[in-house]
Amino acid sequence: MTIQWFPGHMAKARRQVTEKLKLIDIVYELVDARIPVSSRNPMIDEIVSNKPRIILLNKADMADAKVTREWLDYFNLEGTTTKAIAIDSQSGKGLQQIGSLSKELLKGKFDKMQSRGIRPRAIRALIVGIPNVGKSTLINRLAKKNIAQTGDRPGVTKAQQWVKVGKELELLDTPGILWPKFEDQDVGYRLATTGAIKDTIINLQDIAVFALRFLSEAYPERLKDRYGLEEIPEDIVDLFDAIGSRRGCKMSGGLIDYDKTAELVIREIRQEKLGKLSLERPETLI
Ligand SMILES: Nc1nc2c(ncn2[C@@H]2O[C@H](COP(=O)(O)OP(=O)(O)OP(=O)(O)O)[C@@H](O)[C@H]2O)c(=O)[nH]1
Repeated sequence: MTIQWFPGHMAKARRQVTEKLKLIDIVYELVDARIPVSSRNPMIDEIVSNKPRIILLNKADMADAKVTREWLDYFNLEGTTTKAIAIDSQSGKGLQQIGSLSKELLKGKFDKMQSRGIRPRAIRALIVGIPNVGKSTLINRLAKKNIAQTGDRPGVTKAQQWVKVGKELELLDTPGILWPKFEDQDVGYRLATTGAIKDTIINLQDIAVFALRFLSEAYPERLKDRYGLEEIPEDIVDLFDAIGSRRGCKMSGGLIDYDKTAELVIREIRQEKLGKLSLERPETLI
């Protein structure tokens, strides 16, 4: 499997985000709660190092709640201006924490501005994240009916539009797109399993092999329950055979259709038929 990481992509994304950083007080880094590390841009720490940041573990409704709590502990280290919260942008769950946490992180800066006689203004934020992580859903959810363009900022050559969220928060309406980096094969597979990258990029059978091996280790009972298996065969081909045969994924002549089996498994994972899954946990990083 070769997935090319194009340096040109990275350089462009980096330039665009760096440009926008000048306009804002805080960064909301959106990641997928099921794969909080694989869905991050590995250079993000360096790119936004000088801004307070909230890591938003989005799609938490699809992740394993216990593992999400582990991630929150992992990211929420004392004494830093990077914090994390779990949200579900589709339903709006958890979003109310964003404003209050932003205020907390920016209290020092805004107090200072006030003491210098600068009029209080709304907090300005930029949402960054890899494609498909939920940036538009979050902006729409936060803006509700309050979508309003507040006009250009002086000194900014290119018109930047702002989306109002209540009186105290403004979002830059063009989120920063930071591509994931998947030189590491497993990162690519995790992104593919959750549907974050197009199915045409990695062979579906390869994704299913990865996903089934992962499930066998991390969620064996769910795998057994879903496909009516007494035991999980060690050999991956035997596992495909068992699932394919149970679910009627066969070619004419009765042989197991591995493409169909792979497609079924991946679809069912994405549809949460195997429950809420987290594909990586903090301890596996160490
Ligand atoms: N279950 C669930 N689905 C979500 C959530 N947030 C977003 N989605 C879904 O994820 C998909 C991608 O969301 P978008 O908002 O289009 O993602 P984006 O980051 O703007 O994507 P690009 O425009 O490709 O950069 C959509 O199908 C959303 O409905 C969430 O919190 N939970």
